[in-house]
Amino acid sequence: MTDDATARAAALLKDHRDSIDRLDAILVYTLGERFKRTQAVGRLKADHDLPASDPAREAQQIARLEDLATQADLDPEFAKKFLNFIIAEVIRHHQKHQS
Ligand SMILES: C=C(O[C@@H]1C=C(C(=O)O)C=C[C@H]1O)C(=O)O
Repeated sequence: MTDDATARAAALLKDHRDSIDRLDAILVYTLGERFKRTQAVGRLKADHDLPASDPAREAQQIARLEDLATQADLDPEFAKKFLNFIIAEVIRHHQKHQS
């Protein structure tokens, strides 16, 4: 490869990585905001003796996210695993509020 092609590849790689870093920041801030909301839900549930988990709501969210993922060219199985992972953590937080 020529020096020129190598320099162009390096510039392109940097551009992709800068974008990835910005997207990672969006993900982290988005998750932070989501957990703030779910913590509030957890306190509400503990105050009113409501169960930590709501499987019917979760099933709706998973179905919705699988649809969104397909539209967004994201593997729906991955989207489902990702949401289940987050929800499991939320339920763990809710259980802490209740103990
Ligand atoms: C946040 C809630 O609690 C749990 C966590 C959920 C979530 O992280 O989206 C969804 C359903 C519940 O199992 C809720 O009931 O809305």
